[in-house]
Amino acid sequence: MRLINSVDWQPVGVESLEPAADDVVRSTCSTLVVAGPGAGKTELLAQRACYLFQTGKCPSPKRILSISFKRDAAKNLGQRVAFRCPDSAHDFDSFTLDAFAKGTVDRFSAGLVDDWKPSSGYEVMLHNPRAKDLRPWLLNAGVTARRLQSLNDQDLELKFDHISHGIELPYDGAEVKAGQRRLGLRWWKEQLEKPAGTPSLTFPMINRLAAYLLRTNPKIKKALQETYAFVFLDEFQDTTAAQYALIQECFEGADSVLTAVGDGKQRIMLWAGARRDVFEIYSTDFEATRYDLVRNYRSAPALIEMQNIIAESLEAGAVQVTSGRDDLSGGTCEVLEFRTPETEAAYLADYIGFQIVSEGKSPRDFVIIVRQKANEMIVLLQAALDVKGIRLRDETLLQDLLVEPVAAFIVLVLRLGTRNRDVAAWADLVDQLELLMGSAAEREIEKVAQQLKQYVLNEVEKGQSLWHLLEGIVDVVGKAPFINTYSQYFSGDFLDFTITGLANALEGAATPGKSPRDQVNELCGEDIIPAMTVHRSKGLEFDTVIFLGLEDSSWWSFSDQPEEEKKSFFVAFSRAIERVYFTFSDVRDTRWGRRRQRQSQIGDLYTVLDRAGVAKRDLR
Ligand SMILES: Nc1ncnc2c1ncn2[C@@H]1O[C@H](COP(=O)(O)OP(=O)(O)OP(=O)(O)O)[C@@H](O)[C@H]1O
Repeated sequence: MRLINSVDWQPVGVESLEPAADDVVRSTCSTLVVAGPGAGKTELLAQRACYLFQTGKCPSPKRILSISFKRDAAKNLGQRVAFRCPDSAHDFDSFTLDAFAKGTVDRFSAGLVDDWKPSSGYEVMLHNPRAKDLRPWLLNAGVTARRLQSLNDQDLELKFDHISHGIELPYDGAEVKAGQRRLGLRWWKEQLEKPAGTPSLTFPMINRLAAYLLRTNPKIKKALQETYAFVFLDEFQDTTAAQYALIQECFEGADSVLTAVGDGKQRIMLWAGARRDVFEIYSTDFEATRYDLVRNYRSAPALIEMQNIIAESLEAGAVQVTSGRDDLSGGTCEVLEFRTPETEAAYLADYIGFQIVSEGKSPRDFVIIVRQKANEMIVLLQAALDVKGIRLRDETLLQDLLVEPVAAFIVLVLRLGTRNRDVAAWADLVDQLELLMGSAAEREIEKVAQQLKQYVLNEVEKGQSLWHLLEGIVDVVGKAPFINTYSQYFSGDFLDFTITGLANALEGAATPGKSPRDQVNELCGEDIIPAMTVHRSKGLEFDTVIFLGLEDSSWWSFSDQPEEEKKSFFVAFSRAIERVYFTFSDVRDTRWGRRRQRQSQIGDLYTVLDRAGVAKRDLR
C-alpha cells in the first residue's frame, strides 16, 4: 500500500467531515467524542482507521482494537473499514467488549491461578441470576431470613449483581466489606467449579476475570498494549462498571491512544448497569480531550429540528444540531390514532403496500419498532400485510445469528451457490477468505471460493436440503481458521452452536415448493420488513420508522425509570431518515386480555412531541 502524507489525506467514501470530527480523526491523543444520533460517530471511527493505516501511523504489526457494544455494530464497523482500506483490514480487530473479554480469558486462562480458572468448556450464563434462585442460595450461604425478607426482588438482584461482578477480583480491596467478600468468594468458587456444559459465568463476571488476568500477568498486558497502538470505543455511553474496569486495566497508563464516541441522550442500558459517569471518569483517567459534533447526516431537516427539541428535554442545554446533507429536504412525524389494533393494522398495511407498489420503496426501507415483545405486538399487522403479499418478521433472534462471522460466511457461499451471478457476494467471500487464510496467495483464495460455490451447486443439484450443507461448507476451509480469527470461537462450542442455529433457521425457511434461492433470500430477510425492539434498533437507520403502541401498557416501566424510557423514545425517533409514525390504539391486547389504553403515564412523551410540533391524526 502506498502511504499518504497526513496533510494530504482526505476522508474516504464521504465528501467531508465536520472540523471537530476531522481533528479527532487526525488526533495523536486520546479523545472523547460526544454527539447526537446520525452525527457520524461510527463513520468517524471508520475514517480514523483509514487515516491511521493509510498514512502509516499504525504500521504493521501494530493493530487497531475496536470495541463495540453490540455484535452487529462491531460487524458494521469492521465492514466499513474493510471496504475503505481493504489492504489493512486484517490489522483491524472489531469485537464486542464481551467477546474481547471472553477471548482474553479463553486464550490466556493458563495465566490464572488455579482458584480462579474456569473449567475447560465452561459456558456463558446469558442472564444474571434471578431473585427466586438467589433467595435459597443466599439463605444457604448464611444470610438471615429476616434480612432477605426486608429486600424486594429488584433490590436483592441489584445487591447481588454488585457482589457477583461489581467488585474487583480477588475481593481483597480495603473497601470490600467482610460479608460481601465471603458471599462473593463463595459464589465465584461454586460457579468456577460448575462442570463443562453448565452455564456458569455471566459476561460481567468474564469482564472481571479478564481484568484480573491482565492485572496478575503484566507480560500479557504489555503484549496487548504493544499490539494495540490505537483503541476505539463505540457507543461508549452504555459501558458498564465491569466493562470500564477492564478497559482501564488494559490501557490506563499505556501508550495506546483511545478514541471513545457516544451520546448520553442514547444511554438506554442503565438497567444493565451502564455507568452514568463514564464520560467524565474516562476523560480524567485517560486525559482525553472532549469534542462535540453538531451535524446530523441521517435525518431530514424537519426531523432534525424535532430531535433538537426532544434532545433539549433530555439534557438541558443539549447541542443544537443542523443537517449535514443537502440532498434531503422535508421530513414527517405524526401520531396516528386508531380505535382498535385491527383498524391500525389495516391502515398501516395499506400505507406500506402503497409505498412499495406505487412509490418504489422496498420492504427494507421500513422498520416496525416496539417497546417490547416484538413477536406479540406485530401479529395483526403481519396478517394484514400477508394478504398483500408483504412479509414482516420479528428479527430479534436472527439479528444476533446473522452477524456472526461464520454465519455471514456460510450465507455468502449459499448465495453464490443458489444464483447465477452475484458479484458483491463473490467479492465479500474473497475478502472473508483473505482474513481466514491469512497469507495464502490470491490464486489459492480464488480456488477455494470456487470450490465452495461448486460444492453448493453440486449438492443442490442432487436435491440435498440447504441446511444439511453447512458443516460441509465450513469443512472446506476447516474450523481452525474461524477459531483462530474470531475470539468468540476460541472455546469451540460457540462455533458449533452458531452453525446449528443457522441450520435450524434455514430449515424453518424451507417451506414446500420454495426454491433454494428463495430460502436464502428468506433467511437474509431481503424482501421482508424487519420488526424489532427499540434496544435492537440502536445504531441502525431506516427510511420510515413506524413505532407501534405509544401507549401506557407498552411503556409500563415509564414511571419507574422515566429518564431511560425517554431516551429509548429518542433512540426510536432518531432511526428515521424521512418519516416517523407513532401509533396509538384505544384498546390493545395485553397478557391480561384486551385493555383500554391511556397516555397518562407517558404524558411526558406526548408533551414533548406536542412541543416539537408533531401533529395527531385521528383515524378512528
Ligand atoms: N461525514 C459524513 N458525510 C456523509 N455522510 C455521513 C458522514 N458521516 C456519517 N454519514 C452517514 O450518516 C449516517 C449516520 O452515521 P453513523 O451511523 O456513523 O452515525 P452515529 O453518530 O453513529 O449514529 P447513531 O448514534 O444514531 O447510531 C450513516 O448513513 C453514515 O453513512
